Formats: sequence, structure tokens, C-alpha cells
Amino acid sequence: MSQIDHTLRGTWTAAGGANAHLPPHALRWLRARIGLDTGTSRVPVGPDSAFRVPESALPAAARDALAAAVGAGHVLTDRAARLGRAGGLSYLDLLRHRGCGELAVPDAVVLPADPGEVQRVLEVCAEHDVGVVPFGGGTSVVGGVTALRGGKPAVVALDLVRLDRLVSVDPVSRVAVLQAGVRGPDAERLLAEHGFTLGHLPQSFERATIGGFAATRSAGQASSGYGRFEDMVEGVWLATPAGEWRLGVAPASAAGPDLRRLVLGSEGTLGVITEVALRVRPRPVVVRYEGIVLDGWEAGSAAVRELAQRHALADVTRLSDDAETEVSLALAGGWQGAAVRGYLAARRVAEPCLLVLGWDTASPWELAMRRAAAMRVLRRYGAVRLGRPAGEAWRRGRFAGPRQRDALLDAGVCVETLETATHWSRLSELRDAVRRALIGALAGPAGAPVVMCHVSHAYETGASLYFTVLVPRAEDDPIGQWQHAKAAACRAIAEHRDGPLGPAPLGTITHHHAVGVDHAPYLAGEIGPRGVEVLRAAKRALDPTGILNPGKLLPTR
Ligand SMILES: Cc1cc2nc3c(=O)[nH]c(=O)nc-3n(C[C@H](O)[C@H](O)[C@H](O)COP(=O)(O)OP(=O)(O)OC[C@H]3O[C@@H](n4cnc5c(N)ncnc54)[C@H](O)[C@@H]3O)c2cc1C
Repeated sequence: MSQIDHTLRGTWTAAGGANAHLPPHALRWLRARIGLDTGTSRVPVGPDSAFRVPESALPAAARDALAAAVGAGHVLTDRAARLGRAGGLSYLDLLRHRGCGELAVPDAVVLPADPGEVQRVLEVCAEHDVGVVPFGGGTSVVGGVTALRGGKPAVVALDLVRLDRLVSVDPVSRVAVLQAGVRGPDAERLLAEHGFTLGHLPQSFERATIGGFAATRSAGQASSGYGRFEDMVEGVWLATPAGEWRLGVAPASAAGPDLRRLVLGSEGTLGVITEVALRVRPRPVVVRYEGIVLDGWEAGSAAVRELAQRHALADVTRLSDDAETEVSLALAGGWQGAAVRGYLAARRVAEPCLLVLGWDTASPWELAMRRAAAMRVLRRYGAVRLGRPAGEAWRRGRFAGPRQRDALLDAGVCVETLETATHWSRLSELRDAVRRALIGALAGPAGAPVVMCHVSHAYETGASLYFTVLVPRAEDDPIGQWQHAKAAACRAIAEHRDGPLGPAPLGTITHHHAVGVDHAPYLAGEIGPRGVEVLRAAKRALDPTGILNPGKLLPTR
């Protein structure tokens, strides 16, 4: 596959699903468990020529002004550049990239080199009434980078890839300023030269950017130790149609509401984040990952709750339910999977739930103290230790999910995820409600859905829930199949019930994937109509003509 094919088709790497091909035992399991018809050969992607790309509608005057702002070579209107920024990487995006349904293609791609050029691009677009979609790594799974026009005559993708510098490091305060287009691995490499790490490792780490993390309030796999991305932000610099805005002076402040929090999570609707000042930490010296098994979801989630409330969480604390544990063991296959199953049966574990724990520490002493504190809690819940191999296996594969997803799509599987969070007292109720909704919506003649769930972000008062669905793809209407299931799950999450804060949605509509287009209809149910009005007022102040990221975050009236 050429590079153009790769970005055009939305696969994670240029090799697509081929570099994560499903071994025979995995295909056998998919046949038996979800009823996948592996005999039918499917063409995984349509030919390039199948993609309809309308002529660029960018007015010539706007194009000339943009060229004057960033250089003519950095305003791209060719087919490949535009298709490469036509949407993000949700399951529905991937289907569209494979020729199923319509792609929304931007009229041009603009590549500014620095914050000053970003500011000028916004001024030009405001003057010519052209929509602007800030584009980081393009890994949004909620429609955040879909090139919607929102009533404007044209829309451009503002790709931040050239803002790729580590601007400064203050080793005394442990603060680093990174430009918005720096990708996860580059951020870690640049900081490692100074002995620091950010510790922000979402599954999309290989491609997602600093600006994208800030704009979506991302949460990484090690959030229990390093915090969510927003917790790391000391300052944020923004280009807006109304002018530049710099926020953040000191590590803590009582100077009115914290307006950095208005920008974090604003998803490109209020301004374009150009630089972010971040708390960094020394690189860990002693790292240990291991696997534990608990018997059943209730025991597992109660154990994680106690870890959180006793401040004994490992930096990575990730509890899979029995369905997800079963799938992990089935897809691992081989003698390891069989050996673990045999061992757990001998230990009389009826519903194995895998808990992965990972510690990043400064010394063997710190590791020993933290690990002992966690194990004291876990022993009370009947923990069965699988040791380091199970933890290391998870660590080795921690970024493999997107490659596996490409391979599953090639095999004809509908595979998608969704996430939420709630208080501990409602966690099981929420998990049951979402599972019921998904299974009910997806059960059908095509096969039986598997709905798995894990907790990967735990807090003193509650936790996130992350669901993964596997079901044979309904080839007659694959888009409708998932839209129907997702809507059922969102309704279950958004249903108002009595809880610790009074009547409120059962869970948040998103714990870390953000709102984008897909969750916008549910935002008012969570922040109230007044909350929506506050966001609209902020938008009027910063983006008076509404050019920034049309159709995202704010519900359409
Ligand atoms: C396989 C996979 C796994 C994922 N795993 C995780 C996970 O573990 N944790 C997690 O939190 N998320 C995860 N995500 C979701 C996604 O990676 C995050 O939302 C990420 O923060 C997006 O970063 P990005 O640079 O790709 O942003 P993009 O996708 O390019 O943009 C996301 C949104 O932010 C806006 N935006 C981007 N850059 C800027 C900027 N500089 N200024 C203003 N607005 C901007 C865009 O307009 C868009 O609305 C995953 C996605 C995939 C595909």
C-alpha cells in the first residue's frame, strides 16, 4: 500500500491489517464465539478511484491570502492531501475510508509553521468566511476532525504538523513548553534528552499530538499515576479569530475561574492551541508490570475502588471484566493461554477478571513500598497472581489495538469502542445498562455480539468504563448497524436517574474521547442549557463569525 493509500484508507500503518494478521486460532475463536463467517471473502477496501472528491471550493482570493500567510507550498488542494484529512479514525470513519458512505473532504489543507502563522491563517479565514478544522494527529473517534462546512462556502483543514518543537524546559520547576503538533513519541524523545517524561500514553500515542490531547482532555493508560492530560497543563497559548490568548502564570492561582479549563476540551471551537506548558517528571528508573486475577467483576471493581481510596493505585491500573479477559486469553492462544486457563481452573476462579498493574518508580525501595501497599489490599479480595509475564505481555501490546482493529475489519468484524465514567456507587448499574443496550441493539441473524468492558482510569470517587464490541459486520448496512448500537448505548448512559449528586445522567457521555459531532446531541443533558449558553458566549467572544470547527462540541440549534 502506498503512503497515499494508507492515509486515504485510514489504516493505522502503511501495511494496514497485514502487520497484525489474525492467527488461525483467533479466526477459529471468532467463528465459534460471534458466528463470524470467515469463508466469505470480502474486499476490504475499494479502489482509490472509487472516492469522489469534489473540486475545491476555496475562493481564489482566500487561497492567495493563505499562500501569502504560510507560503504557497503550504496550501495544498491536491486530492491526496485533502483525502488524507477527510475525517478521523472512528469505526465509521474507517468504513468511509474503505469506500462505504460519503467522506467529508476539506477544500484545502493549510500547514502553518509557527504560532504567528496560525494566527494569520485564522485572520485570513475570518476575513473570507472560510471554516477551519484544527487537525492534530487526526485520531479523533467522535467526528472531531470531520470537515463540516457549517454553512460556510468552504472549509480548510489546519494541520499543525509543522509546529513540532520543544520550545523550552525549566528543569528546576519541571515545566516544559511543547508546540501543538508534537506527536506522543516525539514528545517523549525530546523530553528524554533532558531526563524527563510526560507519562501521557493513550492507545493512540503513536499518532496523536500535544494540541489534540489538550483540545480533547485526553486520558492516557498511566493516568492513575501521571493524571489526565489536563492535570499536566500549566499554561496554554491559543490563536483565535479575535487575537492571541495566553493563559497560565503560576502552578496555582485564585485569580477568578481557571480559564485554562475553558480551553482544555474546547475541541478547536474556541481557538487553535499553538503551545502548551506542561508539568514533566523525571524518567522512571525501576519499572514493573504484572498481572493479577480477581474472581468476578464485583470483586475486581471493589478491589480497584479500595486501591483508589487508599491511594494505593499503580500508575497503570487496568481491570478487564470476564468477557474481556476471555477474549485476551483466546486471542493470545498457544500454550500460554491454555496454561493460564488451566492454572485459574485449578485455583477455582470461576469468572477470571484480569488486573494489570504497572509501576514507574525512582528506586527499588519505592517500588517495593508501593507494590506492598497494593498487594495488601488485593489479597483481601482473593487476588491470584499471574506474575510479570502477564503484565509484560500487556505492556508489549499496549499500542497494538489499532493494528488489530484494521485486521478485524479486514476479516469482516464490526469492532468499535465507547467509554463513559461514573461514581463507584453506580458503576455496575452503568456497566449493566450499556451492555444490555449494546447486546440488544446488535443481536441478530448475523451473529452474537461480544461486549467487553474495562476500567482503566480510577479516581477516589469513581471510575471510567471502556467498552469494546465485536460482532459480524452487517454487510448490507454496516454504518446503520453501528449507529443504531451507539445510539442505544448513549441513551443508556444519558438517562437521568437518582445518584449521589441528585437526578443526573447515569454516566458522562465521554470520559476521554471528547464530544465531537457524535456526542454533541447529549451535551446539554450533561451541562444543562445554561452551560451550552456559556460555551456559545465564549465562542462569540473568541470566534464571532463562527469559523472554528463547525458542527463540533456545541449542539446544533
Ligand atoms: C485507536 C485509538 C485509540 C485511542 N485511545 C485513546 C486513549 O487511550 N485515550 C484518549 O484520551 N483518547 C484516545 N483516542 C482518541 C484520540 O486519540 C484522542 O482524542 C486524542 O487526544 C486526539 O489527538 P489528535 O492529535 O489526534 O487530535 P485530532 O484527532 O486531530 O483532533 C481532535 C480534536 O481536537 C481538535 N484539535 C486538534 N488539535 C488542536 C489544536 N492544536 N488546537 C485546537 N484544537 C485542536 C480537533 O479539531 C478535533 O476536534 C484513541 C483514538 C484511536 C483512534
